[in-house]
Amino acid sequence: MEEWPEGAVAAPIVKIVKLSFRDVNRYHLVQKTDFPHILAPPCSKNCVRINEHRSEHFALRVTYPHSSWPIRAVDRIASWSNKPLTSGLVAGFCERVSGFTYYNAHVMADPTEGALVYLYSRLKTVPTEPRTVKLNCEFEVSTYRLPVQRIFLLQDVFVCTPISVPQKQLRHKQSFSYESIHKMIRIGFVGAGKIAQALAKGFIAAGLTKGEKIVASDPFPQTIKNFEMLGAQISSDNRLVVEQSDVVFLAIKPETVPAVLCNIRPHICKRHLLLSTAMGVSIQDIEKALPPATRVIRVMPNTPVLVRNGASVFVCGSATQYEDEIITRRLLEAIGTCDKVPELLMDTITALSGSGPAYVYIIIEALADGAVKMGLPRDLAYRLAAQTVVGAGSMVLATKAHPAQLKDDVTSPAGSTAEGLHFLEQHGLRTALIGAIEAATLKCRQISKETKEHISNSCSTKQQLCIKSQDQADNFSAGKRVRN
Ligand SMILES: NC(=O)C1=CN([C@@H]2O[C@H](COP(=O)(O)OP(=O)(O)OC[C@H]3O[C@@H](n4cnc5c(N)ncnc54)[C@H](O)[C@@H]3O)[C@@H](O)[C@H]2O)C=CC1
Ligand SMILES: O=C(O)[C@@H]1CCC=N1
Repeated sequence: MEEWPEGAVAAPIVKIVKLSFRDVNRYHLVQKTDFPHILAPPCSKNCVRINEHRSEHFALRVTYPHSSWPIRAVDRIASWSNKPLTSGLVAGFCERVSGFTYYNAHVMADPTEGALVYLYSRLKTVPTEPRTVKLNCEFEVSTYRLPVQRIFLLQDVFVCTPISVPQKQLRHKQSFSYESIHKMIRIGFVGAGKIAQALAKGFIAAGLTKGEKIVASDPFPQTIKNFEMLGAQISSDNRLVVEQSDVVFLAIKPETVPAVLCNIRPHICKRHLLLSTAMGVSIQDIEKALPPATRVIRVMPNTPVLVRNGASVFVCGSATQYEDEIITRRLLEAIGTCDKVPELLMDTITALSGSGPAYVYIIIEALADGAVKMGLPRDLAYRLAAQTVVGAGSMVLATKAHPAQLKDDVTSPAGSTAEGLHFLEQHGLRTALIGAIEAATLKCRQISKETKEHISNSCSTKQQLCIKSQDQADNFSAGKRVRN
């Protein structure tokens, strides 16, 4: 039997919040009560008892009067600051099995405490596999390392909680407020073009942020207007974005990167996490142009992040910590899939999933053109073609079958599909697609090489470049600023 740490004498104030599980990704708070059954510090014999009679999702609000033992009891895996954890939200699933109540519990610290995600650990060492610990004769607790892909889910508890509860019912209104999570991560975009807009709209749609909490910069008033329409704070001054955000997306073309990095460099500090979407620009090159130990992550999203169906990958920089990876996952998983990859794959990934939507749009358009040629109304043709691509992609992901097998399943002997396939093979569709990936990869590699040289040169003449860039930015600020 594992005990709470010795000296854990302070009784936590525990509140239970009952949750119902409405859909796959969202918890909604339906009821909140003071929970009279949780009575005593968990180190005592009257261990925490949850008097549940059926399986239920739940959240516990725990406030510890003393900060000393929670630090020992809670394994900190990520923190936004070094403040001690004195309160947290436990979210999990409570199950009643053969007379025992089991729950998987995780503690997330208050955003107001300055922390991001804490892993609940009643054990001194946290097992990676689920593990059940008997705390007393009636109650067992399973703890396990929070799978990264579920962090977003748990975060929803934070986000959803205050929405459905009358504010006056919340004793710790501030800690649970919808505002506080947004205060925690302020997202900025340097470059407000296509991918920045897709990401921002995806984050808003996912409930990760609100338009007003975003800040974006771009020298082109027409482009930045798209962010203004989201309610974001806009500017032509990249430095303002850096100053006002924690997570900064660098969403600019590779050739612009060296000058922009030079421009923002003096404003980058410890709190910043820089996520670069720039194709072909290596982490090493970005790091070289920024202050030592800047936390840089290179990401390659694609435009379907707009509809939360993106395919993104990321590479961690040399100064990033585990929490940076968690933040990145949390952001990107909210708007699609997200994989951590080795950097040497980035150019090919750029060619495949980064550029891929463009190839698929051509395929959809061409399929529809063919159908229109044969008499289908155009809107129906686009809809059917697009849904066919969505459906075929879903089949590959869901069945994990080889694409050739799935193709064979469609192709009836002496049927129409076989005729269509024969035509595609005669006209080299496969070769064309393979060639497209190769060509796009090679282009990325070429840009990568050019950017490396550019950054090397600009680093050696950093002083001059910075002055020039600063002057340009000042000119923008003075003459062309859209709004601050
Ligand atoms: N569009 C896409 O699907 C994807 C693009 N990317 C990468 O993201 C980056 C941006 O791509 P897009 O959004 O497509 O390009 P874009 O051309 O739409 O956006 C780039 C923006 O940067 C702005 N800009 C130029 N100079 C600037 C400066 N000094 N400071 C701040 N902003 C400046 C431009 O006005 C423009 O609005 C590129 O490196 C691209 O390779 C990565 C993944 C997907
Ligand atoms: O065409 C480009 O440069 C970027 C890279 C991935 C998608 N668009």
